[in-house]
Order: sequence, then structure tokens, then C-alpha cells
Amino acid sequence: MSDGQADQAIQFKGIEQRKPNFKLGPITLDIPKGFITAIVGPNGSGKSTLFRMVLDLEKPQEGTVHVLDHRIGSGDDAPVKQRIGYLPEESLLHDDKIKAFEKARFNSYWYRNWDVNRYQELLLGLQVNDNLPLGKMSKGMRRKCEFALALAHAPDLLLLDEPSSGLDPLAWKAMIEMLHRYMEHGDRTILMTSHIVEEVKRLADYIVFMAQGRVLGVYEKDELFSSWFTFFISGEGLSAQTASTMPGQCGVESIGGHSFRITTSKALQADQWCVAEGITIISKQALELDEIMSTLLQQDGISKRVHEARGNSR
Ligand SMILES: Nc1ncnc2c1ncn2[C@@H]1O[C@H](COP(=O)(O)OP(=O)(O)OP(=O)(O)O)[C@@H](O)[C@H]1O
Repeated sequence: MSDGQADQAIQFKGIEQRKPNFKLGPITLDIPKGFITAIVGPNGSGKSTLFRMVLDLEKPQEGTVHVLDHRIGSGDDAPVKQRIGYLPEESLLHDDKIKAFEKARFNSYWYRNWDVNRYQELLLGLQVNDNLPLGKMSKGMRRKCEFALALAHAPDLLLLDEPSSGLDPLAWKAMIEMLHRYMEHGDRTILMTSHIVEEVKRLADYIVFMAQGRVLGVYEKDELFSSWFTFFISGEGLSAQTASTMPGQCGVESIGGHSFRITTSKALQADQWCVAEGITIISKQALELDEIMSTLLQQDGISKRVHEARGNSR
């Protein structure tokens, strides 16, 4: 990701928040303008909390959030909020009684760029009838409606918190296509969370891994999927000790004789290492997103324990 402020849609700087049973941060993270960034991580990692900080719905105890070159909470946030579309993870209870078209009318007063034709087009594409109270809609219908409501003012920044929650496969496909079309504009940005591997693979340019209130890593998607592999290797007299020196090694398992199964985060260097060491690659398999996540979590657990042990021995 680039460093220049103008290239960033969101900058989290030194964010910290402490709650009785949860600590978020410190987090310093840039979300690049013009791309889709997906934050992935287990339940309770703090993903939605970060989203709420972008909109000043929650305040960090330490640090700052800059959104589209404006520091949140430093004066009038309304102009920047006009440029944001937000689909929260949970529907707002106080919207239950109003009909979707009434909510759309309200949005048309609030958002200067509200485009009624665009809203209708989105509803049509998703096959939603907006003449119903939001609380009377099925979960998926309401999600689709809220999606259209978040997108109809063509925001510069779109925050989607688990957007496909409750959507059927056809609606999901339509939503993915709509998001691709939305990004064709070139300088728009999406920050999303998702637990659905396929969704992240189809949409994200960058992937941020979060767990227990911390960022474990930020990766460019294609680079990520071309770097993380499981190698099955074999070599005469190959020992576990030698096998564990494979570049990027994150786990070695003996599979009998002088053969090993090794997970690496540096597949290219691992390939070269095998050639240099005269080791045969029996086969290799790209890791899925959830497998990368669990390896990162495992590594993080290990590094945390080493850190704590070092701290205790001082
Ligand atoms: N182990 C835990 N048990 C119960 N609550 C937890 C735990 N860990 C974190 N939390 C709660 O989760 C909150 C963070 O939630 P947040 O909604 O930001 O996470 P998230 O990553 O979006 O989770 P989800 O994937 O479930 O939507 C914290 O404020 C804390 O109250």
C-alpha cells in the first residue's frame, strides 16, 4: 500500500480502545483509495468496531482516524459523511416501522448526490419491493434494500459490514456484479468485512487479517494467494531439521520416510530452495483463505507466547 495521504481513503493511526473484556489496538492501518480492502478475522476481532470509528459512532481512546483527508471528530464531519455509504452488520431497530421508500426519501434529503433512478435500478436488479416496512421484510430482502440505500448516492467510500449476510446465491451474485460496476468508476473505495472466502476472493484487492483486536497482516490478494502453499517434498536423507529451513516455513509434518508436508508463506523462494538443495517437490497446493488465517493465528499465538515468556524471564 502506498504511503501518501492523498492515496489513502482511510488512515487509522495508533488506534486503541480498552473495554472490560476487550482491547483493540494499537492499530495503524491505511486503506488505499480506489481499491477494495477486506478485513477478515474471527468473531469479536474488532472489525465492526473499526468501521464504527470511521463514522464516529464509536471513539478510540487513543489515536486518530482520517477519512477522505478529513480527521474524524475534528469539527464538522457532515461533508465527509455525505461521501460515505454504510451497510452495518445489524439492521437498525428504529428503522423497523418505516417503509423502505420512506427511508429512501429521507436519504434523498440528507445526501446531496442521492440518485433516485440509481436507487430504483438497484432495487430492480435485486428484485426488492420497497413499499413495505423494513421490519416486515425477510432478512435477505431487508439486506438487499439496505444495500441499495447505502449505494444510491454513489459514495466515494463504501463500508460494507458482512454485506451478503442472509442473501440467497442469486442475490449474492447480483450484489457482487453491482459492486464490480460501482468500482468501474476508478477512484471509489470499498472497505468490507466478510466471513465468506469466495466473496473475499472475488472482490478484494487487499486483505487485512485481524484477530483479538490486532492486525496480523495486510496483503495484496494475488500476492497472498501466490505465496502461501503447502509443499509435499522428499529427498534422500532429508531430515526434519533441514526441511524446517525451507523459506517462509510455517509448519513441518513428517509424512513417512524422508518426505515432509510443509506450509510456507514464500512459495517462490521455497521452489528455488528445493532446487538448490536437490529436494524433489512431489506436489504443492495453494492455501485457502481460512487456512492462511488459521496459520497466521497459530503463528501469532506462538509469537505471543515467546514474547510473554521473554517478558517473564526479565
Ligand atoms: N471472547 C469474547 N467473548 C465475548 N465477547 C467478545 C470476545 N472477544 C471480543 N468480544 C466482544 O467483541 C467486541 C468486538 O466486536 P466487533 O463487532 O468489533 O468484532 P467483529 O470482528 O466485527 O466480530 P464479528 O465477526 O462477530 O462481527 C468487543 O467489544 C467485545 O465486547
